[in-house]
Amino acid sequence: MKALLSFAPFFVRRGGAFLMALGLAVVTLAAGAGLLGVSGWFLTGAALTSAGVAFNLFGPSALVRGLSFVRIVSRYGEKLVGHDATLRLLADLRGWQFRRLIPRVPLDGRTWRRGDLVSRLTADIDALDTVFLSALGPIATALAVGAAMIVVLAWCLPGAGLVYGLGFFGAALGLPAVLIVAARTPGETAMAASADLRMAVLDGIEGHTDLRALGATGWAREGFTAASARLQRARTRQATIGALGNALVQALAGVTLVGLLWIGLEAHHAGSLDGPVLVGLLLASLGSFEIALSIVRSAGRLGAAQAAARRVKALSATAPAVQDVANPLPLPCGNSVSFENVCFGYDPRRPVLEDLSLHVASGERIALIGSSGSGKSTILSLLLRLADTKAGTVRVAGENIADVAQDELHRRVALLSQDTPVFLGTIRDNLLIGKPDADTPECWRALTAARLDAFVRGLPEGLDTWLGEAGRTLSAGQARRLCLARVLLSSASVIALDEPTSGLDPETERDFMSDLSVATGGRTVLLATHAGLAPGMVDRVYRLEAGRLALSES
Ligand SMILES: Nc1ncnc2c1ncn2[C@@H]1O[C@H](COP(=O)(O)OP(=O)(O)OP(=O)(O)O)[C@@H](O)[C@H]1O
Repeated sequence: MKALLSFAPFFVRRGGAFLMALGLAVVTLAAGAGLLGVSGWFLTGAALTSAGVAFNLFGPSALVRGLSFVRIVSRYGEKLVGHDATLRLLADLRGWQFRRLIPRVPLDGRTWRRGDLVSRLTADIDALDTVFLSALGPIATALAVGAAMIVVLAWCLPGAGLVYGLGFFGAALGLPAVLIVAARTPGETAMAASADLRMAVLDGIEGHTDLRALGATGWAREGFTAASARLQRARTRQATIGALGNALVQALAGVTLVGLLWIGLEAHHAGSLDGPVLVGLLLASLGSFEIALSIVRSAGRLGAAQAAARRVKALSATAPAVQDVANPLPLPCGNSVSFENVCFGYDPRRPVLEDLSLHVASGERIALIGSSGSGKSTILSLLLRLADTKAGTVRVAGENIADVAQDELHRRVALLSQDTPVFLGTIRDNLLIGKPDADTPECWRALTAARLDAFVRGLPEGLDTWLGEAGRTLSAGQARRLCLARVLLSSASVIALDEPTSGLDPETERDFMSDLSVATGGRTVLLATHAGLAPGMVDRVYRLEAGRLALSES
């Protein structure tokens, strides 16, 4: 419940719409109960008229029509306003979650998986719609209508208010409270199994080709089937709890009705209550139990909503890998880069960089070489402040990057990482991510520098060619060059390139390397590479070994 309560400010922000939906729900339920009551009173009165008792038919018949019209209109309004407010609430939550996520990226890869993140941003937030639509709204409606019914019954039929109150609130509040506790575990299992299922599907789709080539589709299918079976079992338990709750509400309604009938008949025999009024009161009481049914139906899903709230909260509560200082300093002019006695390791027991120092003057190009896993990419990530050093300082233009706002640092330093993605959109869309106001000639210049211009010119729609999801219509090398063009287009004056030529054929790789100085146009460049470097391509080459850099001859 605590996790759900933490989202209360979002409900308060949409409070006006929720209150209106609540008011309309109360009117709908009151009109429904009133309709049944008046109909019972009317039909009984009409039957007694034919038995010779005087009864005014016109008033009740007009009331029946009026109430049924009110019920239709208020139900429509309630659904419209309630769903609209809920959808807006979910959109607010999603936007908030996304904004909280950005500074937390990259998340610790061992704890968070992509499918799980997608589940938390979609299915988990969707599950919170139950909270108002099926729980808070109906419970508040039940409180209002139940209290009104108790007053009416107590006034017309002493003793009946207590019987009705016990039966109605037992069905609308007591029973759901028990069901919520019973449904907690299956709700949690359902949310977790649904996230596992999503991960299994995403893994299966992404690795489809390799799984088929390795003959491992059976392994993927087993994972999917196991998650699916777990989800089905949890859903069945949720449905069973819901069905049991339904049956218990009907039983409580029946028992309450018998109690009211008992008290009512005694009053009727004593001559203190008319027959038509008694029937009307009985049917109105029965009609009010409709809301208890809808509360009980949602009680099974409230366990899932609680689990979803906890999952959403856990993601947003993760500590960001790095945080801006309270009063960031401006980044001075200049493009020099320095690492001063830097120590870093992802795991405290396994240092990657040890007392590493490096100075690159403004406009210099240096290359970092070293065996796979030696820490070249790590140096570039520290330059972008994707993680903080354990000791030592990284400076850009002489300023400690830990004292500078990350946004400002990222405008000055651009990175082409090993897994830079191609985004859904056109070639132009992908380029403009690097520089949103770039014009067409600038886009072409960046493509030329990345040696992708000839390919794009050959496409019928040129820069406006649609690339599909993750650039599926491009070869790996073309996708890499497009990402490179995006970085070259950016106005960053320090560029970190991590294996920029991976995916390129040897000839294109040689051409790219020899064009590096032109392509990067006098900017400061840190290049991590395994590719061969011709003399003069970079100002210096450093070899990374055992966490330290040494000037290399090659
Ligand atoms: N996110 C991470 N979490 C934990 N360990 C990591 C993470 N990223 C890298 N490492 C570890 O840090 C070490 C350095 O990795 P890094 O990617 O910097 O090496 P690299 O020299 O760039 O390798 P390559 O040439 O293969 O790209 C490796 O031992 C790697 O296993």
